[in-house]
Amino acid sequence: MAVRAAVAGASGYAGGEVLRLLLGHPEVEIGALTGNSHAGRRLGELQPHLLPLADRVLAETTPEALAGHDVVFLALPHGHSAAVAEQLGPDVLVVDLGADFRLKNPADWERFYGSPHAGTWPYGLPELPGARAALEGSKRIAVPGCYPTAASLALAPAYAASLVEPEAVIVAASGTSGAGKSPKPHLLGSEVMGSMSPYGVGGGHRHTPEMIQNLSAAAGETVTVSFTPTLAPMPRGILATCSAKARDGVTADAVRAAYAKAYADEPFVHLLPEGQWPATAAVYGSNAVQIQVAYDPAAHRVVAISAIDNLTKGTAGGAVQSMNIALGLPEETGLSTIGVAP
Ligand SMILES: NC(=O)C1=CN([C@@H]2O[C@H](COP(=O)(O)OP(=O)(O)OC[C@H]3O[C@@H](n4cnc5c(N)ncnc54)[C@H](OP(=O)(O)O)[C@@H]3O)[C@@H](O)[C@H]2O)C=CC1
Ligand SMILES: CC(=O)N[C@@H](CCC(=O)OP(=O)(O)O)C(=O)O
Repeated sequence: MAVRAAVAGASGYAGGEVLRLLLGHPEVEIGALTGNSHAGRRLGELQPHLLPLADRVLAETTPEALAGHDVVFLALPHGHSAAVAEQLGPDVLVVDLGADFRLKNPADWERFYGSPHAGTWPYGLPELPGARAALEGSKRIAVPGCYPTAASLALAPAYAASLVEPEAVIVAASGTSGAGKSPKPHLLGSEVMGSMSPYGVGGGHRHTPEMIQNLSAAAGETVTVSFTPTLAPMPRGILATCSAKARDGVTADAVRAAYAKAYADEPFVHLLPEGQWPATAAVYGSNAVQIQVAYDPAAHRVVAISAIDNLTKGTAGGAVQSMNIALGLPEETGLSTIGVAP
């Protein structure tokens, strides 16, 4: 019998990407689609690329509209998921694409999001140590942020193998869809085209505590993170350049071996052959993660670079992958590692 899935926030970028993937998922039947300011509108007006759903009309995001589904994806702004989730009942699989249930430490949540902490759910980044087991059979999933997905997958093997000191420097460029679909002055085409610019510099970005949480868990000790996000003139993609000081005695061969071992059996994470570097264009629209790692002997640092599509592996693809695990379906169902080129 088909898995019946609803998507709240179907008019947004993340909800739209969930729907694009679910349309190709053989086990899923798409049920209710809800919105907020666009409730009552045809999906075809808002997401013209989702042709098979063009005549579906968005409902208001209410418990009644979302009732009667096996899975509910919440692609809502931060702070809106808890109130919806608590109306859905313990037997429904709720997959939250927002940040509300990602962090374990309530103080981190309050500092970066400025509201009371709603709780912590199993974390939807299956490639991290222990994460897959926590997702199996779970009825609640917190999908990671897009930058933490890219940065954590780039550096976790180095920490898990004790190759680097507990201080990481992460500089990541993101496409503009990461900021969502609602209009923002700094995202006007004339501001973004032909320019790159940093934001959230100096520890201010809300993804910093999520990266610290993931890398500290991999390291078994607290890792400090200096994170600088930058906005790149492209619609999708994240390129994360991550480095950490190597521990004494670390060699290039040891670094390569640790990454090869960590990702040998992962269907979506590809450690590239030596000399080949990750590129956002290669993972466009796919759930793949490209990773390359190098040891810089002069600076005595390990440098790991990852590329993802922020909307696919960074959001909706990670959500569908985690849903598959929670439901006991083959993890790759409905997900592609094939990019779009050029
Ligand atoms: N974009 C990305 O790369 C990533 C996004 N995410 C997360 O996914 C979630 C959605 O982000 P994104 O799609 O980018 O944002 P968008 O702004 O593109 O979409 C937001 C969606 O939420 C709906 N919405 C807005 N306000 C409310 C409300 N008060 N109650 C119910 N629904 C509401 C909107 O409906 P309407 O349009 O009808 O008003 C729209 O469908 C966020 O939590 C975001 O952090 C996570 C990782 C990456
Ligand atoms: C380019 C851009 O603006 N990106 C977003 C991150 C998107 C993401 O992962 O979001 P959530 O944590 O909101 O789910 C930002 O920096 O706020």
